[in-house]
Amino acid sequence: MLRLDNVTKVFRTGTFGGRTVTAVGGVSFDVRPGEVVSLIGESGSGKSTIGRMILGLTPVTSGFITMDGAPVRPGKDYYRAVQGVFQDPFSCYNPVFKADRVFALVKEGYFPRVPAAEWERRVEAAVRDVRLNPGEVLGKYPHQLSGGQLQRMLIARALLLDLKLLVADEITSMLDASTRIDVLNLLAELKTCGLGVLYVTHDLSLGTYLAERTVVLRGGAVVEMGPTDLVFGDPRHPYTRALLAAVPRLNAPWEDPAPVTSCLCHESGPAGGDGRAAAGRAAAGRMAEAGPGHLVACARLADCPPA
Ligand SMILES: Nc1ncnc2c1ncn2[C@@H]1O[C@H](COP(=O)(O)OP(=O)(O)OP(=O)(O)O)[C@@H](O)[C@H]1O
Repeated sequence: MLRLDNVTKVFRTGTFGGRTVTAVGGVSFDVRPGEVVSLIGESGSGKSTIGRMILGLTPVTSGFITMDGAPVRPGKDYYRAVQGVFQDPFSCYNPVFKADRVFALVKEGYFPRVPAAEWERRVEAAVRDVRLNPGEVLGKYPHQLSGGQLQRMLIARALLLDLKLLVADEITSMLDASTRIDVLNLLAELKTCGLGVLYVTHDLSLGTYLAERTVVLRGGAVVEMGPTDLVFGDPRHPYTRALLAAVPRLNAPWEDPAPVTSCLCHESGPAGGDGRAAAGRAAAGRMAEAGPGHLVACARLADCPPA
């Protein structure tokens, strides 16, 4: 469904645009229907830039992003199928208007000919789909609703379209713990209806909660990706191990991550290769295959040959 192929984004910075920042470098992954893929990385790793490129809000410098085989073309047809929900729900509402205006704007833009009564029925159904009570949220101003209610209304707005992919960028980071779980469970429910979700987060525990597959980003490049249980059950890259070790655990002392002693990308790494590396590397470009669909970038050990 959604495919990123060697996608790179270079920003020009500095007073006269004389300097550049490579926010994303050569990233490839896909999101299939009915699947949640979590995109995990620390601040500045390029997660939001990837989300914005998928949403057509930031142009790609090189590489390709396709949705069902067609390149991203920002416009009504594309946004019927691909929508984004972001971290701060309050910033998506105009405080002067009632919050349900977001639904009226969808009608104006996409369904102008749908009769008012039918539209009201659709809105109420979408609001119920996100487990809100229409009587409690419709007709209210943003300040009269909680962050969780506003966030769910934005998801309901997306559901009014013929949505195939939702880019959810840190959508739970401003919510309290119980509301966060509610929103995550909602995403888990939506994927059973065939919706693909790219779940962007810096929080490993949230990513692992609902994602079938995980992509770990560092400095704009993918260091490890694959089925979530393999990436986090058997992490092969030092960075993934460090991220995992940094997750606080109740009553457990912090421990250094287990060291990585061999690099799958380089058969002649310190502890030698495991024989699968060459075939895996050939199959996956610059990454080596550690297991079925589990790809790992160069571990950058002291004696790794330059990538
Ligand atoms: N418009 C821009 N112009 C110049 N540099 C940018 C621009 N947008 C992002 N960057 C840079 O690109 C890099 C990646 O930024 P991005 O916002 O994608 O990271 P992120 O992983 O989403 O971080 P966070 O979790 O803090 O939101 C950063 O170094 C950032 O400073």
